[in-house]
Amino acid sequence: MGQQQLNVCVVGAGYVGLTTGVCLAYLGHQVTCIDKDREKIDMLLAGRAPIYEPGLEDLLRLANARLKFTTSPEACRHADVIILAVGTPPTPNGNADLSFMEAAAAEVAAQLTGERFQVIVNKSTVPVGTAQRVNLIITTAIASRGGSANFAVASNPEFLREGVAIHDTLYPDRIVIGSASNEAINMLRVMYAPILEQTFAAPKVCPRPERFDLPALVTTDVTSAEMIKYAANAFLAMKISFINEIGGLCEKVGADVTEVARGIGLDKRIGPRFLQAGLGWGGSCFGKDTAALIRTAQEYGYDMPIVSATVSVNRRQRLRAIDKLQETLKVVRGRTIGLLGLAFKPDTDDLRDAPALDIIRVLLEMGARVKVYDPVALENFKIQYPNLAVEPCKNASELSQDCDAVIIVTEWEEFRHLPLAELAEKMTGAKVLIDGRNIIDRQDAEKAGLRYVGFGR
Ligand SMILES: NC(=O)C1=CN([C@@H]2O[C@H](COP(=O)(O)OP(=O)(O)OC[C@H]3O[C@@H](n4cnc5c(N)ncnc54)[C@H](O)[C@@H]3O)[C@@H](O)[C@H]2O)C=CC1
Ligand SMILES: O=C(O)[C@H]1O[C@H](OP(=O)(O)OP(=O)(O)OC[C@H]2O[C@@H](n3ccc(=O)[nH]c3=O)[C@H](O)[C@@H]2O)[C@H](O)[C@@H](O)[C@@H]1O
Repeated sequence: MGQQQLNVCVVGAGYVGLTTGVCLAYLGHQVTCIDKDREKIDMLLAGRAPIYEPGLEDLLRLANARLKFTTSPEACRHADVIILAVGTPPTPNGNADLSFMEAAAAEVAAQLTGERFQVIVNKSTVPVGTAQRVNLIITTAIASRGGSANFAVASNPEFLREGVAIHDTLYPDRIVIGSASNEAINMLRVMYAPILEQTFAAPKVCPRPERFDLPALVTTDVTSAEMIKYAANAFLAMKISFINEIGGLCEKVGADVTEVARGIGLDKRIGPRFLQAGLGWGGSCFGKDTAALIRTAQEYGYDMPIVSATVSVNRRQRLRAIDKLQETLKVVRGRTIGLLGLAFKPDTDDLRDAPALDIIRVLLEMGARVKVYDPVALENFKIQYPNLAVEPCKNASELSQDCDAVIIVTEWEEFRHLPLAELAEKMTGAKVLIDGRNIIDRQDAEKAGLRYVGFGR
């Protein structure tokens, strides 16, 4: 490929670490993915991906010759670049829990020999100051064993979305690298060269988009890089909360929020993406990262009313599904309600902070009978939430049997093509279809005999 091949270790083989590792191997680097979870590593050694991410297993196969999987951090000893991609879950007060990050940094530090220059990259989403903290952990560990330090830390936040993670990794809008070390920045520039210059042959599982500009490389200081990640997620979450707030008013005045979103999104200053109104955002990051941003601001005695409102509008939005049930069914207790979709978004099996979970809990508290179906996340759901007394179904048709109302919670592609007449036939009472993602045509639903309720229209 004419590119310089680096030896890369990725610590943490989750949604981000595994995708990054597999893509970097596909691009020509020698990659070792390290995870402390034996089960994950065993699956990967057997050629299977421990998460549902379209295209990932195919790419795993394609890059197999340059990929290694292990539970031992020892491979870091010979790495040019060590990428930290461990989880940073929220603590109860909103702070990011950095214990995995700190433990990983210490494990890596134990492997650094000082014989070659090595770059330690923070890819996890971490509050400002974390790169410095990682630097301190490693420096202290090396000093305490009398070793010599020959490394630099860089912040390289990740912007991929689950479900399209490979696309976002191979064809990003930009790559952000924050570091005080030019040597580190140059090393990462080499690592990302195939992406920055798009010199690789696009894999069949993830073709290059027809219209695609070369990604921008943003090099900056570490603190700004750390802030860029939080600001990006807070802005995207705000965009969704904004359109949902507008949607609430659209319902009152008789406008259609999908038309409004189209009308404003064509203004290039606003842009059409992340303006889909509905049940609001979920997932492992928007909630966690807005909370961490507010928490950081609090530590400085600084108010962030826009970010706070983004969160509270989103909380209210999920419960709008319950309001709509009450408005249409009047009494919810004793009714049968079906949820189409459990994952926080389509094309993933991830249930972290999924709107479906809140809706299920409230419905059960209200005394409803709850049926659920998800094309991919059902198995995860059964394992992770064995105490939620819902009835799992095999498909939308089975789910609709005897339902007073069905709520579309996740915009899975197959829900865009629901057999509406069949659903109506099987449902009972008011036969309400609550379209939590605005993916069904009202007229089609009404023609099939359903009472259609959208969001913001
Ligand atoms: N999931 C997403 O779409 C995105 C996540 N992020 C950020 O990336 C980070 C990772 O997120 P995910 O990949 O979703 O997490 P994840 O929970 O899927 O994966 C983290 C992995 O790290 C492993 N791990 C923890 N400590 C370890 C250690 N000391 N040594 C080896 N392995 C260790 C865990 O076993 C787990 O497999 C988080 O900070 C998150 O905010 C950023 C962009 C996108
Ligand atoms: O830091 C992260 O973890 C990632 O968080 C989000 O990615 P992700 O959570 O995987 O998925 P999104 O596509 O952003 O969707 C998030 C939620 O917003 C909802 N959403 C999205 C778009 C929209 O217009 N309306 C809307 O309600 C989705 O249904 C989903 O629940 C960001 O988009 C990524 O850039 C970022 O890297």
